[in-house]
Amino acid sequence: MIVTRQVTKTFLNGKEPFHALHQLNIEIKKGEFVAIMGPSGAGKSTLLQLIGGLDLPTEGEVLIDDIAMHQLSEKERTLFRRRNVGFVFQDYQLISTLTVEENVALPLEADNVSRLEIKTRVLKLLTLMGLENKAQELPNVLSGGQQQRVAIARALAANPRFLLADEPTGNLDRKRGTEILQLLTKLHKEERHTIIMVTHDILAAGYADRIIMIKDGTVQSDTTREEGDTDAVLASFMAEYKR
Ligand SMILES: Nc1ncnc2c1ncn2[C@@H]1O[C@H](COP(=O)(O)OP(=O)(O)OP(=O)(O)O)[C@@H](O)[C@H]1O
Repeated sequence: MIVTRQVTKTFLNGKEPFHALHQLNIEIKKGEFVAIMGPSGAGKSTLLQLIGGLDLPTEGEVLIDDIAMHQLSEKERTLFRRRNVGFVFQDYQLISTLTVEENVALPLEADNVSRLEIKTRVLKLLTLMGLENKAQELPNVLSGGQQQRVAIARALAANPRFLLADEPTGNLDRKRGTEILQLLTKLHKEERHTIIMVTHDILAAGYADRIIMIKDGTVQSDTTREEGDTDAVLASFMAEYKR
């Protein structure tokens, strides 16, 4: 379970303190597929960075399975992140000089995993992504959607506790974006992965089971599919932030 307790993140803009997040409380259980939405500058990416242990709150705490991120040393936090958090970004962030297989293997290289184990795990993930025949290619010969699937495979390589995705479909056209969302849904439903996705896209958010709206650094609404009407939340988001 991921818990943020009264989390505030303050940046200094010049001399003025600015709260990107302000006393924000959320709880995300294992196995959930959550979309985080909100207007530009609402604090979504900042929240994802705190949840993923990339940064620490100025006040309050982030707990992951009862482990308080601020109580870990920098080194422990790096190790925790590597073993427990899978990150997916809008621009894939693959290493262009490494093959698809080598990119996916990266998170396993630093740990003491045998060559054979790495090879087996990478092939399993590439097969899950429908990319088993692309293992020896360099990323730039793949389509954007395929590159994002490599990035997802890499994010899952170390078998993390959860997957954090920041605008994973932001660079893709509708068709390829939909393929990625269907893949995330499959990972959630069949492989029971916990997924937290930041998105501006109401169609993307519609794939999640729960939608958390953030505005001015706090939670504006938090709706799950079972107990509330996520469609109404998306409709009001569209009405308010139509661009
Ligand atoms: N390192 C930083 N230094 C100063 N201000 C920052 C820093 N990081 C973020 N901010 C500010 O905090 C606010 C929230 O930023 P954040 O990137 O979390 O928003 P967001 O909701 O993800 O926006 P977008 O949808 O545009 O990506 C913004 O006003 C941003 O300018």
